[in-house]
Amino acid sequence: MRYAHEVDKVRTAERALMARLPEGTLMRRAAAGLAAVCARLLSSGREVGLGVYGAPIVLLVGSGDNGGDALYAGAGLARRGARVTAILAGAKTHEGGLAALRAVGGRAVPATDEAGAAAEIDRADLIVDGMLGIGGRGGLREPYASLAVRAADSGAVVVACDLPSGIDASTGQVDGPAVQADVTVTFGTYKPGLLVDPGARHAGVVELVDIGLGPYLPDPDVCAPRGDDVAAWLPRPTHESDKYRRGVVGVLAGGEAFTGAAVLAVGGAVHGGAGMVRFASSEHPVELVRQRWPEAVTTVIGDSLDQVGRVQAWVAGPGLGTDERAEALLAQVLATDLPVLVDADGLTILSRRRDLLWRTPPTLLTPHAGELARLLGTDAAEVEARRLEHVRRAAEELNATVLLKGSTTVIAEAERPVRVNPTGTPWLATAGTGDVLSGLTGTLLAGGLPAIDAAAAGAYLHGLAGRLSADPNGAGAAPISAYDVVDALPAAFRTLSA
Ligand SMILES: NC(=O)C1=CN([C@@H]2O[C@H](COP(=O)(O)OP(=O)(O)OC[C@H]3O[C@@H](n4cnc5c(N)ncnc54)[C@H](O)[C@@H]3O)[C@@H](O)[C@H]2O)[C@@H](O)CC1
Ligand SMILES: [K+]
Repeated sequence: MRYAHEVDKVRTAERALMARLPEGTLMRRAAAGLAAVCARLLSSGREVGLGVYGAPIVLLVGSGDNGGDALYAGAGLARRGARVTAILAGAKTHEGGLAALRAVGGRAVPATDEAGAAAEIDRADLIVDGMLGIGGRGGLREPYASLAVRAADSGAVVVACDLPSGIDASTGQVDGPAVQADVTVTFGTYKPGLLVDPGARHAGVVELVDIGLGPYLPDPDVCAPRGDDVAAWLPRPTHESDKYRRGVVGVLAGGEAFTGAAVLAVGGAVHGGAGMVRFASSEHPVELVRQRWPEAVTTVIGDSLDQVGRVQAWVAGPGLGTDERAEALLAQVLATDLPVLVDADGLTILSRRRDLLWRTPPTLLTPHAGELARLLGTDAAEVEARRLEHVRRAAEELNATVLLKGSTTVIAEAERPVRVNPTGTPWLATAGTGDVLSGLTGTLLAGGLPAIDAAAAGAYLHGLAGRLSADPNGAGAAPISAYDVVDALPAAFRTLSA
């Protein structure tokens, strides 16, 4: 698990640690870690290949301690023979850091010398972004904004110090231009903005440098599971397993108007490892599901689920429609004492029937930004801009575990750290993939996983299956269909048992 803390918690922990250490120790630790990553990138061949000696390096230096880190790291690289130039962009500059850089032959150019600064940036092999760290607030002011754009256009490897300047450390919000990093070297703990889009898209590969903060940090605000976490949550069939022990999932999906969603949701459930899938719908979708998934047990229903048989969790909503009958069926599912995942049309019904959510057993909602906006009475652009805030609010107000789909999928449950999904690909943004996710995740609920683990594991496997189907051998990506994602689920599971 990668753990992330918001700015106020990082600052409190840093103060506690700093009180026990000689002055400047933390900055030296941070700078040493940053310099080591830069040296590795310069020497790795794949990135730049010329080594540290003689390499032209530019430091973009702001007025705070983030600039101090960059200057001390630059001094370390200059000591190893790099040609280091600091572009001083703040109203003031960290004095100790600047003196250290100058003492080993590094140069400094004021950002007000625009032509000089631009020429240095264009010549650089590697640029260290030390403009803003956790002290950054709001959009980048000048000259930072222009420097961020110039760095992005330069072709140099860009390494962000602590976080890319222009992204909000605690939320990942980006307001205007921001540094686009190839690598971010972050100190002490991850920051939520490095894991959640749009910030995460600016961070590149994130490397954590241990500065000794661990014992002083409280519980994380956000965490991102890794493959081994997901593997540990997944139920594994044993010799004693039968279909009931592995989990029977009920899927209430599809109607006369929409049939594809039902076929895809059942596909996600079948390949998600269900002991048995019970599919309940009207005649036409039942016929199609039977043809494509003969292993599913189907029931043609009218207004009641009484004939469906025993299940251990329900998936309700994909293609279900939003009329009175759909509402009555959803109400029956939510009146059971079983875990229920609600998606798609089910969510539309809930936005006018929030009372259905006042239940005790686990409820998992899987909206995209538009659906969540409707549930919360706001608009989708607001949700997209502040995903963490909205998913947390939804979990609290709706009495449910909430998985917000999107470029980074985030999952919230009251009083727990938000889980951020690290897998996925932009190619997954295609019709029907959400139905696959709900079938898969509902199956994990039926297998006995707590809602938050089912959601995190479902999102992880779904994102991985998307990647594997879009780019199966790393030779380049191609468009995928939702069916491809269903087909790639076994391969995604296999990566976890390797
Ligand atoms: N506190 C500590 O113990 C440690 C801090 N470290 C570094 O210190 C950083 C935090 O340093 P600071 O608190 O000095 O903060 P920053 O260096 O992030 O920046 C603060 C300065 O930026 C200005 N600023 C804020 N938003 C701006 C915007 N949108 N456009 C232009 N200017 C803006 C502020 O007026 C302030 O002068 C961390 O990110 C990390 O890099 C590390 O050295 C590790 C130890
Ligand atoms: K930075």
